[in-house]
Amino acid sequence: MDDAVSVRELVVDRGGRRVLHGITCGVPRGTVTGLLGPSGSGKTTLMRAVVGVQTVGSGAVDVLGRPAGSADLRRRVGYLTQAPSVYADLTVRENARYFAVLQGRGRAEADRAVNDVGLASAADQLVGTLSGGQRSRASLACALVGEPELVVLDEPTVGQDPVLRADLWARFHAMAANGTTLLVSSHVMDEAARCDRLLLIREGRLVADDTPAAVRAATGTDDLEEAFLRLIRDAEGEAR
Ligand SMILES: Nc1ncnc2c1ncn2[C@@H]1O[C@H](COP(=O)(O)OP(=O)(O)OP(=O)(O)O)[C@@H](O)[C@H]1O
Repeated sequence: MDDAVSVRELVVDRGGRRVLHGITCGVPRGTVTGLLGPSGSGKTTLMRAVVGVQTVGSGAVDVLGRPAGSADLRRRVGYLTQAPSVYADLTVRENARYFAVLQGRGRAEADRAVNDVGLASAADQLVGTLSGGQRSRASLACALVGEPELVVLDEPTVGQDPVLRADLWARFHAMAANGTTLLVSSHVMDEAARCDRLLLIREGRLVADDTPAAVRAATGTDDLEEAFLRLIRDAEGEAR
């Protein structure tokens, strides 16, 4: 399958400590690929390397056929960081319109992005007065407004209620069906089942790169949380 993201032997040190230990993986085009792992396992660091803002020790990351961070990828890659990156003193709509202009888009696209994240009724509210979950969705609207080919989302569903979470995952799959590639991190294992493919990471090492069905089959359990634990035990057994 054609990969939108190709990571080879990626090594990253942060704060004098190795946090990614030679990761090799791919993100196929037009899929929702989940990046799952415990807190501190290296998910954000890997995403930062994909969007080209992380200094890497060695290895290579190619994105849409170009080295990660290339100037011409700027409008082709959308990135949602964990901390909402929107202006508190602008309304949701004003934020979306501002980011739309930066991406060469117009008002219609901005309003659509706001609707798509379920914020139509709060469109004219100042971001500074939103709840945490709403603010995070406002930030998501701004990451999606340019309709990038690759969307990298760091824990986009944290703080959302179950109905909104389901809506957002449906939205991600609709985008993938239109050819967008999505790399979505989560440390909630029940979200793993919603992904087309899974990258399971632990302590900076890849534990699995497969479909949820293949992960279940390989570990002999339908429960992806239990499957993850079994993969970790197997990996630790091999390391001994
Ligand atoms: N700026 C930094 N300086 C030093 N170490 C860092 C820095 N940022 C992250 N780290 C360390 O790198 C490791 C991986 O962090 P990372 O943020 O990639 O994990 P994560 O899987 O995204 O975690 P979470 O799910 O909690 O967001 C952690 O041990 C973390 O303490």
